[in-house]
Amino acid sequence: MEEVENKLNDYKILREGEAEIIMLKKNAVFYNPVQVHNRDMSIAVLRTFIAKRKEEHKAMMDKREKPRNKGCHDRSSSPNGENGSTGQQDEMDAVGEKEINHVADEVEDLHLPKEATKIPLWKVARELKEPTVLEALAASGLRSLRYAREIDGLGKVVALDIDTACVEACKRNIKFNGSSVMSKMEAHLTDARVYMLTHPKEFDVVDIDPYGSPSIFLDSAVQAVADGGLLLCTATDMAVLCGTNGEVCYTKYGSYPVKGKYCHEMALRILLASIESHANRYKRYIVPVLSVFMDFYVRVFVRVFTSAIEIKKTPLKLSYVYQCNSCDSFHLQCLGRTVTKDNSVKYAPGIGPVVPQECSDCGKKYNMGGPIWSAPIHDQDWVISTLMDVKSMKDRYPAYKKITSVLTTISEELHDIPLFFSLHNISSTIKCTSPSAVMFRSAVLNAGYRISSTHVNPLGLKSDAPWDVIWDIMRCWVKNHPIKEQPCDTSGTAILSKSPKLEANFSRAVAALSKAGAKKVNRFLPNPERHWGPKVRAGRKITSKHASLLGPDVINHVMNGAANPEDGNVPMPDKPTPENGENAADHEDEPSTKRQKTDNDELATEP
Ligand SMILES: C[S@@+](CC[C@H](N)C(=O)[O-])C[C@H]1O[C@@H](n2cnc3c(N)ncnc32)[C@H](O)[C@@H]1O
Ligand SMILES: [Zn+2]
Repeated sequence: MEEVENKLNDYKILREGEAEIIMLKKNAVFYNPVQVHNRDMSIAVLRTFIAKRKEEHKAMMDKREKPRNKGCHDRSSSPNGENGSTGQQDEMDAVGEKEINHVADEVEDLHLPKEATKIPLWKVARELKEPTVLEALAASGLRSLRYAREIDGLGKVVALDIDTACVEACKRNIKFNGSSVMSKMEAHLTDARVYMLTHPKEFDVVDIDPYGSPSIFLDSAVQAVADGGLLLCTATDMAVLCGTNGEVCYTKYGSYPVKGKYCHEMALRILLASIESHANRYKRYIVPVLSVFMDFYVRVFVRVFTSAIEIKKTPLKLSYVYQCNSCDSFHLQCLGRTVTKDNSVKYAPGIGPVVPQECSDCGKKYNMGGPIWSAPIHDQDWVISTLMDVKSMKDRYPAYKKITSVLTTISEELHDIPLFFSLHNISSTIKCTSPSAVMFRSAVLNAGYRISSTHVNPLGLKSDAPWDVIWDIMRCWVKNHPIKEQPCDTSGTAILSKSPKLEANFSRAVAALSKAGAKKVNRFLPNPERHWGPKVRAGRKITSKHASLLGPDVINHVMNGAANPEDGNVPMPDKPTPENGENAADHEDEPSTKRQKTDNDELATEP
């Protein structure tokens, strides 16, 4: 009896959302509580996916029924009635009607996202099956359990892990969550890559949430997603994606990062470019619906389609980045271009370089990065639908505040502008007091350009204004807010040595106050908990070896037995930066009085 009790003492029950898991108190199976943001966001997007999929299917079916309604023949008399037909029978029916030859014409006038129309009508089964989910790297299964319990209209959920303890825990957790979960969820001990390769196009949803980099799973993951399905992918190797190890990033993702304030957005775009590259190998391509940088990781939600024609357009969605190594200016060069000849469209390599050898603003050299995904990283319709849906069921999201703040900020981003700059950084470059965000935004708007915030950084600004306009605005600002004389070899001095061609107008433009500022809504919340961040692998003993990953403070903390003794997971130390805690809206109206960057300061932020 005592033995049983001792055994029970080894376990604890954890609840997140509507799911419960039994955890061994020692660090046997991975669990990171702050990833509730990640799981909540995923649930929100999956709910949107289910709704959109239904809408798309209905529109396709309406379209397919149309010719018949016009009097071809009465389909309802078919022995395979509306509910009884199989996808295969549907295909044969439809092919018989020669619809296959007219797919392109037929779908043209459907009010559907362009991509959904790429699926031939004859391939669309009349009965829409509930979407199936594959969580390839499931650990305790918590994420899958939440999907199975909380998302209505979901089909089978398959959870995989390569680790025996994880799969045992997952199976235990399935039982623990009762019959509704047991009837739709299963767990398998396997290498996810092998499983995905042997189940091509079989899952409507594939979720990849690895330790660190997802790079080794991408090739098999893009093949396991059904046409029009959704791939959800996390990467927590931010140091790699943000440029600490450029060469490692290239080997994992096929792109070079550059150090810039925008590095976390660049991380998203490198990951998207890499997924697209894997997809292209199988005549497939991606359409991002939401891409987020949250807490300490990036997470992308992309749909996967197949089309030999569409994949030729991939180079139009990719760009190299030229980042000046001294000032803030950066430029994008698209990999491809469209050539139209005799009514036919072809795709050719881009013409470059788009920049001279020396930065046209300060005269220094450029670093080159990419290729990155430079097409939109979100679908505004999905973002708004997801946000509205989340707001309509507040109680069902433990991380409601976090995910609504992120989605709201994303909904306000300029979706067609890759990357961003920081007002504080450009002020630092020329060693001036920063204009207030409202004043600067007004000057950009008054000059005839667009400007928005970004969810990635509370101080970031996205704009279609070219760099000479941005610098002209700052030159005009400095005229009225003179600075101390600077050494003649700095990039700031070079920029200010030119006269502005534009007379900046700082008078307040109506649209200048960001919506966050106007509504006084928090867009950037403080860190989720005191010691937060990625956790080390389950089962690993924390030793001084981990100092470079976790920092010496944390190691000392653990060695003294103080860190998170319950589950053995060790958190990252807090980095109190404006990026992770400060609400930019609070400061929009105030010119900065902070000391600006010195010559020795780096342009880049730490990942
Ligand atoms: C970060 S954890 C997953 C966390 C989980 N998705 C969640 O939300 O709680 C990564 C998991 O991937 C598993 N894993 C690593 N390589 C794998 C592979 N090749 N196939 C299947 N699972 C693998 C590990 O055992 C680990 O449990
Ligand atoms: Zn420059």
